[in-house]
Amino acid sequence: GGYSLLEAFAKTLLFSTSFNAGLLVSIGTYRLFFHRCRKFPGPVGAKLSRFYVAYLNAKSYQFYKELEDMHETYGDFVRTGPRELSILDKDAVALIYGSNSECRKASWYAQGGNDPDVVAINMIRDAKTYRQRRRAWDRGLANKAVTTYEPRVKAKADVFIEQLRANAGKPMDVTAWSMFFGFDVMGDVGFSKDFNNVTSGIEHPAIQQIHKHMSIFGVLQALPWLMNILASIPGAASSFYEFFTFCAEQMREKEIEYSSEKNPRDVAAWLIKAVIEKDVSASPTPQSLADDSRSLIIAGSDTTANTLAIMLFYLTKNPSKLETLQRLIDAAVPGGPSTWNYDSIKTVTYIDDIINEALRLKPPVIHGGPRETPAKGIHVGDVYIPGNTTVSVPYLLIQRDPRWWKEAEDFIPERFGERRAEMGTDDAPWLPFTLGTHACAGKGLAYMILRTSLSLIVQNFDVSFAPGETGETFDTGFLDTFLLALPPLHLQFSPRVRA
Ligand code: HEM
Repeated sequence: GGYSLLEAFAKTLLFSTSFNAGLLVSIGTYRLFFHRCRKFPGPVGAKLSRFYVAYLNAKSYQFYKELEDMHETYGDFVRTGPRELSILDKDAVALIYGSNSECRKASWYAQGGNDPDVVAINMIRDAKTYRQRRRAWDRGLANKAVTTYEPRVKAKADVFIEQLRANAGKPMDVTAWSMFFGFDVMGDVGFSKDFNNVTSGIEHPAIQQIHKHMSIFGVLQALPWLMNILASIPGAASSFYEFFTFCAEQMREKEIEYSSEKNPRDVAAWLIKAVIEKDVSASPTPQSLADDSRSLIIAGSDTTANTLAIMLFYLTKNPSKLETLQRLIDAAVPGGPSTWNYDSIKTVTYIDDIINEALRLKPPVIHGGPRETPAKGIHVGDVYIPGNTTVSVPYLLIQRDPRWWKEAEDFIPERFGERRAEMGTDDAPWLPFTLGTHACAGKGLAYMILRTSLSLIVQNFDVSFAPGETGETFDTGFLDTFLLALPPLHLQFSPRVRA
């Protein structure tokens, strides 16, 4: 147009800025005043963009507290993004997560890509492909398979007990040690390998790395599209590289060893068996199999390890509950630690009550996975949620809601046992493993690991807070990285003196 270079640059800048400003104002105006979710209350920032939630995540890494404030201010239905709602209503639970739910996994699950042939089981959004792939997992985690894992979990717990005995009377960071134990168990049950964390007392470097960088995930999970872009830029996920490589190697080594394995000994072998036999449930590509190995390690270990630490925290804080548990275990196994056996331990239902109450107060998966409503929308009571809206229920908040949970903030395992009717437990929302089609594949294994480890620890030791430890930071300072990230907790273990 005959402009000088500088003039051309200035004009281009002016036009592009005007265009983009106009576009942003138009998008903002639409989201605030015309969007199908406009009637739902929420912070203006959240209505305009999900960057607002990413900012809240980054502020303290405790988004659950921000969300609690939002629900207090705006009510049970809060707009947490242009088309996202957080719903704190008991009726929403089955509608969103139940077996007959018409909602499907939201775009949040496409953060690593939307191709079911390259992602792990938990990220598959297509219902048919998901159901097929899930069958291989269900075989490896079925009751029959879990029974074969029992002696190996006991052996790992014994090593843990030896370490507690060697450090008796000294402060031990139970958050770290439970994590060592959790990873070692998944090394064995998952891959028949020794990850060697409990014996060495040191977290495996690959796992250390994933824990160090979980906070990045905590922030970015608000922006799945950005995660998706980053995942496809070489080097952008380098902080996770060591962990990814470690997991992929475990699976590759298993594949090499597999030919001699007639009856799968571990979960990975079950997954590989499906691949070798070209079963419909097989992980379709080496990439999806490597991703499955990550799910196996993280989903199986972080969750159980955290639950073990949480149970020990609540039992230390409530010594009368610890005494009850010890008394019941002593009665079930009168011969003492040398006669410990899982069949007797399973009869102590109080252990399950403790597990369930710990999972209620601090669910390892803090928020329900995001789901997308069907095109016709759904009704939660009288409230109409429009179609293609991303909805989720915050597990931590709904499981502590005093409208459904009596003495909601207190640790009362009996509400899952003898006080069940009185406390109204059956009508209260409790879904730490989520519900329906996408419910946790490893629930049975989780209970076995937790029953075994907790019963052995309290059968052998009395537990108390270490000097200077109050448990306060552990109780209120945990972080939200979708999975719960616990602060250190220093406890002391003293060998029990048996009469
Ligand atoms: C206390 C322990 C555990 C808790 C609270 C727990 C909780 C959950 C939750 C809430 C989900 C659904 C996540 C979502 O909505 O995206 C899930 C999925 C899953 N969990 Fe667990 N889990 C536990 C232990 C385990 C164990 C021991 C394993 C064994 C490998 C395991 C394997 C899985 C797998 C494979 C999935 C993905 C299932 C799918 O999408 O089909 N979990 N778990």
